[in-house]
Amino acid sequence: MILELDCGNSFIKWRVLRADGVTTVDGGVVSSDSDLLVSLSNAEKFQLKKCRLVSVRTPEETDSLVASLVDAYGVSVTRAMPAREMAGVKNGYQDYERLGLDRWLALLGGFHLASGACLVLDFGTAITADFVAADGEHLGGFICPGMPLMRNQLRTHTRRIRYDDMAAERAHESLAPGRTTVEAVERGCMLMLRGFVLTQLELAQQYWGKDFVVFLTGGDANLVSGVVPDARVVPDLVFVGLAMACPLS
Ligand SMILES: Nc1ncnc2c1ncn2[C@@H]1O[C@H](COP(=O)(O)OP(=O)(O)O)[C@@H](O)[C@H]1O
Ligand SMILES: CC(C)(COP(=O)(O)O)[C@@H](O)C(=O)NCCC(=O)O
Ligand SMILES: [K+]
Repeated sequence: MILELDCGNSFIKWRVLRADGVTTVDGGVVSSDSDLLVSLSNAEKFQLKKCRLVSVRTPEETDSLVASLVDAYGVSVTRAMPAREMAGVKNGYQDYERLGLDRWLALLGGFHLASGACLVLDFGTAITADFVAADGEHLGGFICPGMPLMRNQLRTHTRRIRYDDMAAERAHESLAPGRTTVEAVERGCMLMLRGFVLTQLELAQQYWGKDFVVFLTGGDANLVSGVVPDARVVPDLVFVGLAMACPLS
């Protein structure tokens, strides 16, 4: 079977596919290399042969994870690499190697699924937007802090903003002006997130009219799915691109 990994800044998303590369057998989200090894510890039953991965971590961190996987399972590991052009998509960065590999794979996957112009919005540690035109030209994108970063910056850099996760969850019952600190902060950050999304939609409409597909992916995609009812929520969009960038054998 095949192990697939998407190593983000906060979490490692993993899944195991049958050798056909189509059927998912198991998967999950873990916060460290050691938790991944624990999750895979019953992996004997998976009989892992191959692994493909994408990482936006440092080369040292990724090398260390790869070494543990080779050591534990003897898998052969293929890593997604930067490319100027792939599957009809042209990387839009001045320096193509600088575009985050998770963004690159998500937009490869998006363009493939849309068969046309698309806007890919990824809600992870950072929030990213990427624009791909119908001819496969990647126009570039935007990066801003994700929800956990926004709230943690306020909690860290102010003296009177302090609240716990339970209170934060309750604050999201509505988007009315907050009457407590937790409501004011949580709803304020949520409105920034929604405002960002709506601005991206406006820009895509300016470029392409109605002729484009919006993809939402990343751990916090559900926070905004209500603002873009026509969007396609594809939690495994990075894996769609990973399969394209790292085909089997
Ligand atoms: N099962 C889960 N485990 C961890 N985080 C989750 C899970 N489901 C949703 N999330 C949310 O996803 C966010 C992280 O998104 P993710 O796309 O994994 O980020 P990254 O790729 O930067 O590591 C977290 O801030 C959290 O709010
Ligand atoms: C923008 C990102 C931090 C997003 O990472 P994530 O939130 O998925 O962990 C990552 O794609 C990255 O490190 N990119 C390199 C910089 C760039 O894309 O311009
Ligand atoms: K990500």
